[in-house]
Amino acid sequence: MLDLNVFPPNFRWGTATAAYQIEGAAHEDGRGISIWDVFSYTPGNVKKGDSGDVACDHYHRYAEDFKLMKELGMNSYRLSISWPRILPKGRGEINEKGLAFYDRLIDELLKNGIEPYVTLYHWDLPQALQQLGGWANRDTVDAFEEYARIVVNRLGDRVKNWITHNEPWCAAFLGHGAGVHAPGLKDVGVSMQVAHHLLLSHGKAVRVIKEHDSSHKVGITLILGPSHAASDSPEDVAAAARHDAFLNTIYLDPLYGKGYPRVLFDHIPALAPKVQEGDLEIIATETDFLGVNYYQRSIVKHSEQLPFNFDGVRPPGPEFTFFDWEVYPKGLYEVLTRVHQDYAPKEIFITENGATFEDTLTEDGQVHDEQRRFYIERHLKSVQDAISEGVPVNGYFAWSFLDNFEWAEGFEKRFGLVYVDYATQNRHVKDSGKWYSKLVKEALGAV
Ligand SMILES: N=[N+]=NCCCCNC(=O)[C@@H]1[C@H]2[C@H](O)[C@@H](O)[C@H](O)[C@@H](CO)[C@@H]12
Repeated sequence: MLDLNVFPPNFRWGTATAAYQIEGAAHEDGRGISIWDVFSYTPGNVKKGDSGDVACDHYHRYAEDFKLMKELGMNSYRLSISWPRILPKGRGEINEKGLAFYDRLIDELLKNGIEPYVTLYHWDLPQALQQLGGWANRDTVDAFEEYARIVVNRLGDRVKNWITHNEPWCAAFLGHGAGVHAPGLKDVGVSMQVAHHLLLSHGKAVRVIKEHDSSHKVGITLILGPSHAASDSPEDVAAAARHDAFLNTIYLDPLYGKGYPRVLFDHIPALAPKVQEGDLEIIATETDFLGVNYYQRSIVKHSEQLPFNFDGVRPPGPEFTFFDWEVYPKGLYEVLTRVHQDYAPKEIFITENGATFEDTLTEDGQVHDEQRRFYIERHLKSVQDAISEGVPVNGYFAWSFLDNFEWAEGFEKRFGLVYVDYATQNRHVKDSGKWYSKLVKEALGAV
């Protein structure tokens, strides 16, 4: 199925994680409280009352984790920095122990010959900033710019690849519209203003990074997926167009200088974000790559449901993950060709792709996860097909290296190529991880 010669010789093969999901040590070495600590500690928000207090204990086990990563043959790794570890109050006093931790982390990665791709924000806003309004408060844009400058100045001699934000759609809508992620607000209008502030802070951070060293590569990671109309009725087609704007072009359009999609905001004018003079120009600051996270497509029909007048329709499957997400590899091809055609990023990285299935650790420490292996193989085939058509995809980061804290699902949902036995913190490479390792070694050996 896969022809590794199609992938460019300098292709980045790796995995992705996020600080709050794997580090643990939530109250160690001066780390401040994040909105996800508060959200997790609030009863009812996270399954089984789980939190990131310990997670994979990566804060203490990163050396063994990177040794394993090297043994598996990967040449890249996407991680995120915990803002509250660096600035416990979000701004002002810097926590040297937090910076020292990431010094050690990056040094250990480089010692193992693994290229770091660093995400500045993967949802763990310092709670002190939330108490001042969080991302709904435009001041947080300046706080993020200050945070970015501190991190880039400290790590920028060793980190050359930066991702400003992870999935602003989740941070904005799941966190402020649906209320199912931190900080747990349910106000669609606020979520749209948050989306604007996240994008604005992205543009500011791009400029900080380029001022530090113009040779550094910087981009943003978006969750993207096709929005298919449930029927060819004009109502359903229009609903799917609104959903495409709601999930995809609300971010893609302003990032690539097209402003906000009218198909959405003509429908909900009262919910449009307040945009100040110059904001759109900052948001559209040139970047070096687009990070694409892909998991599934959406099927959309017209609905009387406000404010968007669209609703989801259960996809036909027949395959679904443990999250009940349809397995639809073709959607990644559709996303990549559409992004290439409509926005033409210089480079694209698949910064997340993976699946959760019910994993069982056998007596002899094995996890036979053929479903996950087959999922990844088919999605890599979609990447291969896009590359064959000239789409400049230069890396694939499987989500995730380790099983980890899966937000509101807690530890029940496992995405790792490596199984984590949380009772012992022992790591066990799953069959999918062994397969991916063999593939990566062949691809890199094939260089
Ligand atoms: N319509 N619609 N679709 C979007 C629905 C959101 C899908 N979830 C994600 O993208 C999150 C992303 C996150 O970066 C990571 O931190 C999470 O662990 C993974 C797995 O959940 C994925």
